[in-house]
Amino acid sequence: MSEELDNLAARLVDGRINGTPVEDKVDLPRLEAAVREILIGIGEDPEREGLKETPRRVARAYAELFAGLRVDPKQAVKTAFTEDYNELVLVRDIEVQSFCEHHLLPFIGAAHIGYIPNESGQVVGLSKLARLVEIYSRRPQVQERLTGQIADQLYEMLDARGVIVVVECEHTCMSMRGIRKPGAKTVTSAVRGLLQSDARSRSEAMALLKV
Ligand SMILES: Nc1nc2c(ncn2[C@@H]2O[C@H](COP(=O)(O)OP(=O)(O)OP(=O)(O)O)[C@@H](O)[C@H]2O)c(=O)[nH]1
Ligand SMILES: [Zn+2]
Repeated sequence: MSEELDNLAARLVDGRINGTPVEDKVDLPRLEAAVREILIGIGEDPEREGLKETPRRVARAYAELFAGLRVDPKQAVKTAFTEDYNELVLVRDIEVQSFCEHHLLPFIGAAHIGYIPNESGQVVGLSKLARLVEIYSRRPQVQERLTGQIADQLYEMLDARGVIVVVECEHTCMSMRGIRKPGAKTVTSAVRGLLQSDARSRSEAMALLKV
């Protein structure tokens, strides 16, 4: 089981969760029918050679891109352990690839995560922080909720003294369409516990995160 969990992030990327293809868990025929309708809706011919296989491909791509909906974050990060360490732990520049739930267009950037372990030094393998990002990103999202969900889950899971999560992303729904402002970065932060209540600890964490 732990070996399976060790490879969870990789499987999310290659379309498999816990040994089960992601496609098995979603309604592929329904997705395919919907993509066909979209093609007709934009004035395309879904029967033309280049588009024939597109509904099938897009359905599978969606199953993979939204695989986080079918993963329980508690399962993915349950291997916490104790260390004689009670100071800040920070991981910067964890890649974020998510989808805004308003337009289903990608927003892409980075997450920076920090936490202060509790008195018994409960810590988690560093890769688990990236897994949390992956699981919550691969869902229809808004950046604020993504940021808060990562923070809440980590805070609860580790019974941490404090948690800080900063996410900075470019939203393609703002760059490719609509207001069309490429380069604009949205920055969101969520702080919990000591990092919320104590301004000094928070500024120390912010300085180390360089955000
Ligand atoms: N707060 C927040 N807003 C987001 C996020 N992703 C997309 N949006 C915004 O969601 C809003 C949806 O606005 P609507 O007016 O309902 O939709 P719209 O007419 O397509 O909006 P425009 O993008 O302004 O053309 C837009 O302002 C988007 O920029 C996000 O993660 N957080
Ligand atoms: Zn959007």
